[in-house]
Amino acid sequence: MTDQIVLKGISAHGHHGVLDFEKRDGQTFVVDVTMHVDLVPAGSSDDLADTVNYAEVAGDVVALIEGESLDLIEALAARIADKVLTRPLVEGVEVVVHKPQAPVGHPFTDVQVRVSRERQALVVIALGSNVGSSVETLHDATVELYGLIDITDVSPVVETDPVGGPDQPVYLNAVVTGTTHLAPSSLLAGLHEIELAHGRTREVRWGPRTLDLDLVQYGDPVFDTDVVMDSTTLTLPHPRAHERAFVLVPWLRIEPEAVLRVDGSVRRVADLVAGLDTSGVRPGPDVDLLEGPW
Ligand SMILES: Nc1ncnc2c1ncn2[C@@H]1O[C@H](COP(=O)(O)OP(=O)(O)OP(=O)(O)O)[C@@H](O)[C@H]1O
Ligand SMILES: Nc1nc2c(c(=O)[nH]1)N=C(CO)CN2
Repeated sequence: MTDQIVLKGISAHGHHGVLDFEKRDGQTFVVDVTMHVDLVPAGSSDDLADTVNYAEVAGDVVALIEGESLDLIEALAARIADKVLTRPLVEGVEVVVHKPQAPVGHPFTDVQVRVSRERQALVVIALGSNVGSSVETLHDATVELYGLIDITDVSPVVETDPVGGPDQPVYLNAVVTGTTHLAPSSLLAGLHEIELAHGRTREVRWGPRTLDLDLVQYGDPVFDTDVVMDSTTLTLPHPRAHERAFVLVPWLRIEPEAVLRVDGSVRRVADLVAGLDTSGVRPGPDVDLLEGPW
C-alpha cells in the first residue's frame, strides 16, 4: 500500500457552472486532494526534494479553480487530477471538488464530485547482459518486468560489441516498452531489485554484468508529458541512451516512430540511429523473450 499526502479544504473563487449567473458572478469551490506517494525516501532523508511539495500543489489547484470557466465540476476535478499527476512522484490521486453554494434549489449542505486517477506513463527500458546465460537472464528479467509495467512490446535480441569499459564479452541487448502506474523512482527501485536477483554487482564502471536494466525514457515527449530530471540516483531521459546504438536499434525495431528527448529537443529515434555507427549491432539469438522456446 502506498503512503499518502492529504491536502484538504483548498478554497478559491471560480466561475464554473452551467448557468449564466454562475459564470458571471462566480462562487466558492473547495477541493481535497489525496496523493499516493512513496514517502519512504523523504521519511529517511528529511529532504523536501524527495517528496511532493503540498504548497505547490495547492497553488496549482487554486490556479485551476480561478482559471478557465468550465461547465462541470467533473471537468474541474479531472483537470486537477491530471495536473497533480504531472508531478513525477505522484502515482495516483483522488480529487474531491465541493460546490457548497451550487444552485440546487433546495436546502443542502454540500455537493461534491470525486475522481480517482492512476498514472499511466509510457516507459522504455533497455536490457543488457554479457555474463552467464544471457538469453535466459533476459527472458527471466522480461517476465519479471510484468510486476512493474504492462508490457506493450519486446524487441528482438541483438548481439552487440561492448561500448566503453574494460575488455569484455559481447552483449545481448533488447528493449521493452510499456506503461506503468509507478513513479520513476519506484520503477527504478524495482529495476534494481530485478538486477540484484540476477546477481548484478557493480565493481567496474561499464564493466561486464549479468543484467543491466536502464530506464531510457519515462512519459511521452510527443505530449510533453515525459519526465526530465537529474537527481543523484536518477537521470531522465537516460543521459547516454541517445548515443547508444545497442539501445536505439532494438527500440526502433518495435517502435518505428519512437522519439527521444535529447538536450531538450524531441528527436526521432530513426534520425538518431541514422547518425550513429551501428556496425557493432547484429541480430542476436532468434528468440521471443516472452514466449521462449526454452
Ligand atoms: N535513467 C536511469 N536508468 C538507470 N539507472 C540510472 C538512470 N539514471 C541514473 N541512474 C543511476 O545510475 C546508477 C548506475 O547504474 P549502472 O550501474 O547500471 O550504470 P552502468 O549501466 O554501468 O552505466 P550507464 O548508466 O552508462 O548505463 C544507478 O545506481 C542508478 O541510480
Ligand atoms: N554493447 C553494449 N555495451 C555496453 C552496454 C550494453 O548493454 N551493451 N552497457 C553498458 C553500460 O550500461 C556499457 N557498454
